[in-house]
Amino acid sequence: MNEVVSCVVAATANSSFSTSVLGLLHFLHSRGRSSSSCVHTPSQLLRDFATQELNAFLWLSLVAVTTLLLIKLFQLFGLWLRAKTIPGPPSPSFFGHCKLFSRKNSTFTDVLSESHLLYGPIVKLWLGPTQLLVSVRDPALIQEMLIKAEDKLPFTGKVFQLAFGQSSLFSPSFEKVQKRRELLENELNERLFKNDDLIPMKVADFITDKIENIRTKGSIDTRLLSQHMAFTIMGATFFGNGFLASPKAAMYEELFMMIAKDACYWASYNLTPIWRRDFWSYQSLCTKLKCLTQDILQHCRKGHKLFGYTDQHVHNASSNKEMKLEHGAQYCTDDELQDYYFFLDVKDHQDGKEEACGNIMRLMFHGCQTTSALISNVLNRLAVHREIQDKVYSEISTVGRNPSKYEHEDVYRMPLLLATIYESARLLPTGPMLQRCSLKHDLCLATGVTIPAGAVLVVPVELVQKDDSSWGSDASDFNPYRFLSNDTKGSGSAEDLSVTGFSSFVLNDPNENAAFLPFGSGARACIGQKFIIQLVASVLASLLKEYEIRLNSESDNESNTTLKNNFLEHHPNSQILFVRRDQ
Ligand code: HEM
Repeated sequence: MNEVVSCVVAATANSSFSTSVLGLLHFLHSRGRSSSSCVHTPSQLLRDFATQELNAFLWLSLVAVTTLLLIKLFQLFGLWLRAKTIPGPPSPSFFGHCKLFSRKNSTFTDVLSESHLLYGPIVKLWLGPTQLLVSVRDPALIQEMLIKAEDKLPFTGKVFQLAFGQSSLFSPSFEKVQKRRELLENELNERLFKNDDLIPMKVADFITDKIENIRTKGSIDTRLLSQHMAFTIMGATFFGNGFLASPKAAMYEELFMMIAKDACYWASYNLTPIWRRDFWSYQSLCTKLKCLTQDILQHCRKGHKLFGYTDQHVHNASSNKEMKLEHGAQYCTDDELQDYYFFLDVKDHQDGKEEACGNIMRLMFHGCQTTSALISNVLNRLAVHREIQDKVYSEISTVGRNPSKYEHEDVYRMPLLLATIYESARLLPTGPMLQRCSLKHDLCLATGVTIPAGAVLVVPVELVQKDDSSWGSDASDFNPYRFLSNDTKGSGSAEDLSVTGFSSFVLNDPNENAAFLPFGSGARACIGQKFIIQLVASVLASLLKEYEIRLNSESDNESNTTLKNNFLEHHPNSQILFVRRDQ
């Protein structure tokens, strides 16, 4: 027997099964020695060996699972213990406060508002036995928390990933998004200060044409118009001015809106619902959208390369950065080509292309949703507050008579228009919550409160932005002047504006108030704030110069309630009329 053992050991020494074979041989060997008196058939020996191995495996698994469960249990106790120091209503059951959130006619914000009233600026609520939610309402604490908590909930990434694929932006982990954030921010800032960026003008012309076509038929639905305006702004931003003339733009918009409408619903499934037929239809729409995005990107790039080639042959490229073709289309040199690709550093790599596409689609999605909500909000406010609209108009026409050297700078001389946009965003933020979490570490706030790692942190933006203690007794009223202060150099009169071309008001930086959060704050704040405010203001200035916006008296200024990221949101939706000023 010993010879057989050494022989087989030598033969199997290099094989990947050597360990188990050795085990088997050791077993046979010991059996042979210990029970030389009993006769064992080889199959019996093998069966005994298999039983022993299985038992060992089962024991090991049991130990591993028990250890894992014990670790989880300790973590849970740790979470409960550390959460004890945070004030909040006592948990009514093992399942926490979930029932509160499913109360009829009460939104998430209502529940948080009640809890803050009773328990102070930091409140904890249990969303289940393992899910802790901490809401922060005090502006100073919010600022501290938003700087310290750099991660977002894994849920955020999922919503987008299912529809638009891989992207390095909007990932829950700050480490993963940091580099991309910086790149995008630089690109946007460069654009912002570029003197020859024609996007606002082109978009405004495009929108004016559209409005001219439909306004004669009657009133216009603000939600649809704003959606279209936002999509046009985003399309021109990411694909270039050529996008506006693209025959595929209309199809792209329709497909995009269809997917955007359902994205949150499908992402709300914990398990991808592959058993549902309509899920597959949704997935095929997403694939179509991805192909169309790549197609449009390709088309823009080809167009620019072609024009760049012509440029080299006809003119000196360095002296002719931008030209107009005979039929009015604009083309750019390679330098300017960069403007149309926010993710140029990855453009020639296959994965990079995928990622660039994912990033563009996600930014389009985010930008369209937020920008359309903001535009619709501002249009409604202007239609309702005609006296403010008149003052904004006189500001625009005065600046128009005395334009800046660079057109994009004109909006900075329209403080009332900018203040109107900020005030609209304050009263109706595009999302009711900001959310964060610290995935790895506990979060120690200056007040001594420690928020355990993994807890969901939320800021009820709507409550904070309408809080009397931060905004005064008229916190719920529409008052753009709260963002303005009187310019001491001017007399403050209306004539001052028309004579000097400068408003007697100065816009205060809205972000100086820690309770102003429509674009978030801290490490994960929106990087598109400055860029989009300038674009929206420029486009609105062009529209208001041509048209007076009136509320259609027959329309009932209905509020449109939508479910977004599991939160109910209210957006005003009304029918407005565009009346030409020269009529
Ligand atoms: C009216 C328009 C917009 C609004 C109201 C808005 C609002 C927001 C908000 C509230 C956040 C989350 C901030 C936080 O949690 O602290 C955010 C994130 C972000 N926004 Fe915007 N946004 C707008 C437009 C844009 C545009 C035009 C871009 C880019 C072109 C953009 C890029 C981003 C990015 C990349 C993030 C994610 C930051 C991160 O997770 O690290 N946003 N935005």
